[in-house]
Amino acid sequence: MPLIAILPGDGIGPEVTREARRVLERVGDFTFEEAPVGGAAYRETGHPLPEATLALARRSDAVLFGAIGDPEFEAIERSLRPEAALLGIRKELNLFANLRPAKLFAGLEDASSLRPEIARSIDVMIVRELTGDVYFGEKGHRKTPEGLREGHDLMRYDEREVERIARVGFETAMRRKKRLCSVDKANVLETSQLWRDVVIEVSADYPDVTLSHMYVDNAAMQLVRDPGQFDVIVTGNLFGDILSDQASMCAGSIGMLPSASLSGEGGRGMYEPIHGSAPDIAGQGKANPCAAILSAAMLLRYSLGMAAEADRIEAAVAKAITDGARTADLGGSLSTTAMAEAVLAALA
Ligand SMILES: NC(=O)C1=CN([C@@H]2O[C@H](COP(=O)(O)OP(=O)(O)OC[C@H]3O[C@@H](n4cnc5c(N)ncnc54)[C@H](O)[C@@H]3O)[C@@H](O)[C@H]2O)C=CC1
Ligand SMILES: CC(C)CC(=O)C(=O)O
Ligand SMILES: [Mg+2]
Repeated sequence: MPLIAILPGDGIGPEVTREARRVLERVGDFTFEEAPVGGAAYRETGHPLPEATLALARRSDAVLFGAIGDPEFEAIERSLRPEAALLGIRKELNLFANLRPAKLFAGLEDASSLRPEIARSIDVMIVRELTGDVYFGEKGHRKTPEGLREGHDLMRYDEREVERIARVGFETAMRRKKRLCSVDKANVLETSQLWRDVVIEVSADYPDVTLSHMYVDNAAMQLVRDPGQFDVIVTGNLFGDILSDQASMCAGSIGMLPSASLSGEGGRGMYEPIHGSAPDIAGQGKANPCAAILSAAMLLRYSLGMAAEADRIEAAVAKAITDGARTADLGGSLSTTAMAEAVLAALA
């Protein structure tokens, strides 16, 4: 029986993974093991990513991750903060490819920040590099010669890192509408110039894919002007992080966007909503569980080869929404559990 590791984390993480687990239990037979991560793990063990949690992630068939982050730990040493656990697990498992689909579910036009006719056009897969860039470069604080405090974070990619994520971008485009837009800031950044050069080199292996390039500032604008122009976006860690949160509001809510983080080694993967621990609503039963439920569907599709069950879950979320189920972020009043129950009821 497949082993699914559940790492609930902090804030709304446990609230949404609980509901995603119920949906998984309905569609198949799995063994689940849970382990603490983030602030919850720090409280229990003194470290945000305990060895036992990492070991569970390694030996499981797939990981379902909630969210980490807790204002209580914002001032402690960075390597012990909840966020270090998430970056650490991505790096340790070599999960360099983060797939973030943003699509509007019919009925959510009113929840989108865009006009309905524009909102309806969004159907983009953001392929975000996840183990490099400025998040993992050398960082620190120092004093300038004039004695001023200075912070620095090194943005860097090597050509192998760019090539492998570019290939994921092209392969993803081959399975969709064969349009890939590489987003960078090559007019200013050397890191981006290398990115663009390597993406162009890799494109020679994918003559059927139409490749375009866009600067990230323009991409942010185009995402709200005409999101339908995008099929697949491939971009670095920082730009992908920001653009995917933005895309979520084109599609109705950050509570709707799932993700898959893949290593390309067998079926290994970690699945998580794109949102964080949402301290402002944590513990109130208000969180939308759909992003976590849809992440569970991606887990079935990408790690367990259960595409039919993944389709069933996605169809159930779509039906629950067309039947009118809405949490507060979507303009409704259902609790986290009631929303999940609407999805369970819609499961064929
Ligand atoms: N993957 C992860 O675990 C991530 C962790 N974080 C961490 O989470 C903490 C909070 O960060 P924020 O910037 O506030 O981002 P956030 O994504 O946690 O919340 C942003 C806003 O979206 C709302 N929201 C998020 N998920 C929702 C859901 N499922 N249903 C309804 N509303 C939802 C929140 O209530 C909040 O108003 C920080 O400690 C941050 O470092 C942030 C992003 C991702
Ligand atoms: C700790 C952050 C890098 C998490 C985040 O914002 C994300 O992965 O979307
Ligand atoms: Mg983010």
